[in-house]
Amino acid sequence: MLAIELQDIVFHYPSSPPEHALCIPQWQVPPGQRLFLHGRSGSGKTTLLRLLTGMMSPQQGQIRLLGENIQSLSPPQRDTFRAQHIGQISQQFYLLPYLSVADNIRLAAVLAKKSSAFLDDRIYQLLEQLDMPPALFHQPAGRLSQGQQQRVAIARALINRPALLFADEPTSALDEASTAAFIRLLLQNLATDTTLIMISHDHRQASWFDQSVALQDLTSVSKGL
Ligand SMILES: Nc1ncnc2c1ncn2[C@@H]1O[C@H](COP(=O)(O)OP(=O)(O)OP(=O)(O)O)[C@@H](O)[C@H]1O
Repeated sequence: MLAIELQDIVFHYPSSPPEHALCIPQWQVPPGQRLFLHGRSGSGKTTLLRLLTGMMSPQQGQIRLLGENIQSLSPPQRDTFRAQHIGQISQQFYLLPYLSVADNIRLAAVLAKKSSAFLDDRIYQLLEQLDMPPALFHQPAGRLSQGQQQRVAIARALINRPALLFADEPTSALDEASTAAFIRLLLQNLATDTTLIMISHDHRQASWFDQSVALQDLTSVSKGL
């Protein structure tokens, strides 16, 4: 079963003319692939991730994730699918600042209905693997440094062992050393069957990944978004 399968996708924002569309005739990503997605600014990389997470739907075409046609799911079913199968990391961490580190991660498991008796153990184990000092586990997330918050965001994205992990420019605010540390941490803590798509402008990162894909190579000739 493929992790991601796109067929005859046409998408344009309602506020834009239909001739300015993101058109992807076909794209298949096998499970466990670590893929680096790049492309010029404004070419539609974030838009593609919004389609893949079911946050937006294409006007035409089919998106299958893990064999499931996500457009055929009702909005609540899509929310559940997203919570259970998709992890996301973005430039902003979107942690709840007044909740503790552990509770920020726990919330992702509860929302995905993956809460279990072993949840706390797994949270602590993940945080330890990410080199988070145990003294911080019960501190409010808002009191952590940027680098520490980033680790919490990775742990939160991984807690449900998602089959799909989408990272949108997570390193854009980091220096070179922190970027390398971030990618190393992420790849080391990923389950072997997790499919990762990471967007970045920085081509130097491509060598860390199984495959590097330019968005313009996926799209058919059109005026673009
Ligand atoms: N909510 C929206 N409504 C209308 N147009 C939008 C919206 N979001 C993005 N766009 C437009 O769609 C195009 C693609 O945007 P998108 O954010 O997907 O590009 P990107 O490749 O991720 O860019 P960057 O590398 O600069 O982050 C841009 O022209 C942008 O102006």
